[in-house]
Amino acid sequence: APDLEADRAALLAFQAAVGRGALPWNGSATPCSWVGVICHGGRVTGIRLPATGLVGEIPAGTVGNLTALQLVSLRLNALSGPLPPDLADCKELRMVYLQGNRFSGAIPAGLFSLDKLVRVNLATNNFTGGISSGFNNLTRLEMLYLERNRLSGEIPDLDLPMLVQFNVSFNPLNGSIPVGLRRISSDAFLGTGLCGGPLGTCPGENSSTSPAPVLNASGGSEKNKLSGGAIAGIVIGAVVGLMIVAALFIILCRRGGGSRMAAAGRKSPESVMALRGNGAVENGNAAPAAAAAAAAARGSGYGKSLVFLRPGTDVYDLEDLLRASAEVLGKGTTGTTYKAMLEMGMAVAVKRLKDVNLPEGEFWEKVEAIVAMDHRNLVPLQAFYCSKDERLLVYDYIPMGSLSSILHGNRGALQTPLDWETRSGIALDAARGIEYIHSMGPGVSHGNIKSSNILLDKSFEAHVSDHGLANLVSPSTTPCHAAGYCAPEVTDARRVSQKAEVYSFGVLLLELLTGRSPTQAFHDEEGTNLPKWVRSVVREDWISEVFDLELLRYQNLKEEMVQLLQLAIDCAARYPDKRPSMSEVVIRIEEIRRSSLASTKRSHHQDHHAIDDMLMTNHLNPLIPLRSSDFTALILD
Ligand SMILES: Nc1ncnc2c1ncn2[C@@H]1O[C@H](COP(=O)(O)OP(=O)(O)OP(=O)(O)O)[C@@H](O)[C@H]1O
Repeated sequence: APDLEADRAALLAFQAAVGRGALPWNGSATPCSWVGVICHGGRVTGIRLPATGLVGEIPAGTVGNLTALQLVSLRLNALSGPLPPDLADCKELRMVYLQGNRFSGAIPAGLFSLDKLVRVNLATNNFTGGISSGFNNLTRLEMLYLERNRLSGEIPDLDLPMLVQFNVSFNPLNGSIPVGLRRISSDAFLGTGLCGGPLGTCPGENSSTSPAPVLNASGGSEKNKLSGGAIAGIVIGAVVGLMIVAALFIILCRRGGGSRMAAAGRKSPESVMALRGNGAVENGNAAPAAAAAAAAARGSGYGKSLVFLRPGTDVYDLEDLLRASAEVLGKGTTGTTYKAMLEMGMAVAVKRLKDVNLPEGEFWEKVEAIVAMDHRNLVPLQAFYCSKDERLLVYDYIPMGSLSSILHGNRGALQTPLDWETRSGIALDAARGIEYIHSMGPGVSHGNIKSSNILLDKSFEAHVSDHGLANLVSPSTTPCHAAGYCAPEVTDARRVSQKAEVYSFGVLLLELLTGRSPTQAFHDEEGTNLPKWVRSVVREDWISEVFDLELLRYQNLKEEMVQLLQLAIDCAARYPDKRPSMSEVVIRIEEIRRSSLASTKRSHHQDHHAIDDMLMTNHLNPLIPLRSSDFTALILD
C-alpha cells in the first residue's frame, strides 16, 4: 500500500536521524514487524521506543510524515532540539510521551491544532517560553505534564474540563494559579514562583477569596463584596465541620484498625491479588473485586494505568493484571512479590511495595534511574503503577526461581544438583550484574545482595533482582542486608558502599561453594557467620568439609574450586581496603572459568570415559576426600 510505503520511508528517515545503532530496523521487512512500531489497518499508528538510546534532533519529514500516528512514546531517550514542526500534520495523535529527553525551544503552536490529544507528557526536558493558552483548543486533554522544564511567565487561564493529571512543577513560572487549575493539588506546582489556589494566597490577594474556587467562580467583582458577617459565618462553619470530622475519625479509630485496613485494602489493586494469592494458584476469572479495584484506580485521578518502560512489553494493561491469577512468591523486606499469570498466558512478577511514603515525583525519578540500568544480568523492570496508596513494580518473571531456593529449598523444577560449571557461571553472571551497577557511579550500589535476589532463567543464566529498590523505600525501613551478608563495617543501612557490597558478594560465593545458607546455618552459634566458619574450617584442616558435597566429585577441577574459594574469602575480608573491586572479581572469575574449561578438556583427553561419566550422569561419584595440603597457604585473611 502506498501509504504504508510512505510510513516506512518516514520511519527509515527517523532511524537515520536519531536511531543509528539503536534501532534494529531492517529496510526490507514490513515496518509493522519492527520493534516498537504499531500498525492498524495497514498504517503505522504508533511508535513506542522508550529508553532505546535515541540521540539527536528529530528532523521534519520523519515522525511528521506518519499521518496516521495516534501514539508516540519516545520517553527516556537523549532526543534534543525543537519538536519537529510537521508534528502538526499528525492529526490523529492522541498520546504523546516525550518526557525525559533534552528537547528545547518553545512548545510549538502546531501542537494546539491536534485536537484529538488526550495525554501529553513533555516533562523533564529543556522547553522554554511560556505556556500558551492554545492548550485550550485541546478539549479532550486528560493529562498534561510539563514539569522540570524551563517554562516561564504566567499560566494562562486554562479551561480543560477533562484534565485530571496536570503538573508544572520545577519551572520558573510566576503569577497566580488560574481559576481553572485550582482544583489540582499543590504537588503540581512545586518549585515554581506561583501562588494562589492550593498554594495559599498571593501577596496582596484577599485571603478570603483565593483558596476557594467556589467563591472565585462567581466572578471577580463579587469577591470583595462578601461582608464581614459572611466571612465569619464561613470560618465558624469550617471550624465546626472540622470538629465533626475529627470526632468521627476518633470514633472510627477506636472501633478497631483491623477493619479499617481491610476496607482500605479492598480498594487497592494489589490486595485483589493478595486476596486471591494465599499461596495457591487460582483460576483467572475476573472477580468483581478486581473490577472495583480497577475502577477505584481509574477514578482516583492519580496513577490511572500501568506505565510501561520498554518497547514491546506493553501487551497488557492494569485490568489484565488485576484479572490475572496470582500466587504469592514471597514476602521480603520491601514488600510482597506475586507471580501473576495473565490471561494471554504470559507470567509476570509483581512486587507490591510496602512503603508508599516517597512522593510520586521522586518515585518516578527513582524508577527512571532503575530503568536506566539495562544489563542482561539484571532482572528487567517492565512497568510500574503509582497511585497515592499503591506502588507496584512489574518485572519479567524468571522461571527457575532464586538461587536461595535452589540451593536450600526443595529443588522444584530442578532435577539435577548444580554442577561446577553452572555454579561458576552463576557467580560470573551475578558479578557482571553487580559490576554494571557499580559502573553507574562511585556511590551506586545494589544495597541488598543475597541469594534470594539472584534469579535463574531456564538456561541457568543468573539475573540480579531488586536493583534500585533500596532507593524506593524510605531509609528508616531499609534494612541492613539480610543477616549474614552484611559487611562488619555497615552500621547505617543507607550507606552500603561498593566495598561492603563486595563483602556481600563474597558471602554469596561462599554460599555457592559450601551449599550453606549464611542466614540460617549459624543462628545458634553466637558470633559466627559463614566467612568466619569457612576460615576456621580451613585453618583446622577440615578442607573437604568446606565444599558442597555435590562439588567434591570434580577432582580434576579442585584447583579452580580453591581459586574461587580464595576469591570468596578475599571479597569477604574483614577490612574494606583488602577487598577487590567488582571489576577485579569479574576478571578473576573469568580466568577461573577459562582454566576449568582447559582442565576439563585435558582430563577429558586423558580419561575420556571416566570424565564423561562424572559430568554427564546425575550419580554422585564416591566421595574422594580432598587433602588439606592442596590448600595450604591459600587461605589467609
Ligand atoms: N522476577 C521474578 N521472577 C521470579 N521470581 C521472583 C521474581 N522476583 C522475586 N521473585 C521471588 O519472590 C521471592 C520474594 O521476593 P522479594 O524480593 O519480595 O523478597 P526477598 O528477595 O526474599 O527479600 P527482599 O525484599 O529483602 O529482597 C523471592 O524469593 C524470589 O525467588
